Amino acid sequence: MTHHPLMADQTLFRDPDLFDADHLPETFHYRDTQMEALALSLRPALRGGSPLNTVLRGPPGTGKTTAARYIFAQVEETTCRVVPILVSCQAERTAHTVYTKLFTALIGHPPPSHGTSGTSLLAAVGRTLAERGTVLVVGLDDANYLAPKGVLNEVLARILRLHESYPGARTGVVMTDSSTDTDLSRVLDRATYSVLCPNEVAFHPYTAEEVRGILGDRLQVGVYPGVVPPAVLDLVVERTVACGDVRVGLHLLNEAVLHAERAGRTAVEVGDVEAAFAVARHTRLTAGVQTLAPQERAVLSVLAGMVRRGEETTSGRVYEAVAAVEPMCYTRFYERLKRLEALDLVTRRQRKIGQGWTREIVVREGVEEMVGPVPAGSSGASLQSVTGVAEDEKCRYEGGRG
Ligand SMILES: Nc1ncnc2c1ncn2[C@@H]1O[C@H](COP(=O)(O)OP(=O)(O)OP(=O)(O)O)[C@@H](O)[C@H]1O
Repeated sequence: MTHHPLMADQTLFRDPDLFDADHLPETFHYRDTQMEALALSLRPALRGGSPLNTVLRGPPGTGKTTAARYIFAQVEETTCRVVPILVSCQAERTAHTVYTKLFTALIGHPPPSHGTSGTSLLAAVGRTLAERGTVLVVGLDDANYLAPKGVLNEVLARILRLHESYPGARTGVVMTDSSTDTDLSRVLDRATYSVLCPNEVAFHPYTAEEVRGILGDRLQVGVYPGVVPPAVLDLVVERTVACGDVRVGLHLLNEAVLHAERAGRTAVEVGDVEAAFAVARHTRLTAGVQTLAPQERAVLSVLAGMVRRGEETTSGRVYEAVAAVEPMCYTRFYERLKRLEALDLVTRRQRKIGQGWTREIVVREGVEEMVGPVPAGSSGASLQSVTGVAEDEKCRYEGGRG
């Protein structure tokens, strides 16, 4: 391709939608083993039995959601006796909204907007399954988002025990979990865990060759030939592998092509990738920050401020600083912190102090710039006004068992 400046109405994209995060790719390579394991789990449902519950576990951007969407689409094509419903736990964060989603997808219309309890929503789901003789497979995408406050436990317990109140209602779950250290046997109570008894399917980060294959396939259909030269693709692959998330690579390509397009060039240069990388590497973190409730954001802002000032960030210290801005009991603070952790916006690191060890909270690189200063309206209340500190939870967090 010659390097003429682009006319104002020209574009380098054949199909820009291919770079959207929720685009279902035409081909899904490198995950045959995982797809076979998933198919094995769902096979009993195709014969009218209950599916085996399955957890797809691996770091972000390793194809877990895509695998679930592919297998669910195959099930839908194969039989109407099995109804797979995929629920985004980033979007549906309460048990009630999850049940509403199931009700709507199964029954075909939303429930009345007011006054329908979770119990009646599930009753309608259970009755419908029993009457139709269909098997429900609930996909809980990013299930780790429901772990705080016991929501995941409640949802799983009620879905998997539906047959007890509605004999003949068969259900199973496929969960995706990107927090590789979630121990379900601790997050769930013993009874729920024993009903779940999940098969685990591991999704490892893609190798450089696999990333190249995935991005290359997308480029072949998504942009015109020659727009992304091999040396530029090499750089994108290298950056993507370093982040471990294919989504970063797709975003990076999209931004780099747009950057070249805006500069009126017909091919992407290394400089376009460098400029785009500053944005693309934080794709996932930005999405996480956007889903925060104001109170969760406030905790993150306080924490980021402490990091900026080089202050000690053990959970006790952070709690004091947060409570000085917005009085809250430790339990509430702890829940918010767990949610920031579930979103991978913060992590905990062990540090030696004197003879002992302490755990400090670390803000992920790049998150600091995404949150502003502590919100206005600070009450300035002192710690003394805070009541209800749950010492046991504080110890759990400090001790790293939370
Ligand atoms: N094998 C693959 N072939 C083509 N595209 C892929 C493949 N694996 C992942 N992708 C693409 O990468 C992006 C991220 O994939 P996906 O959402 O499935 O990851 P995930 O493991 O579920 O991530 P998260 O844990 O963050 O939800 C999607 O846009 C998807 O299309």
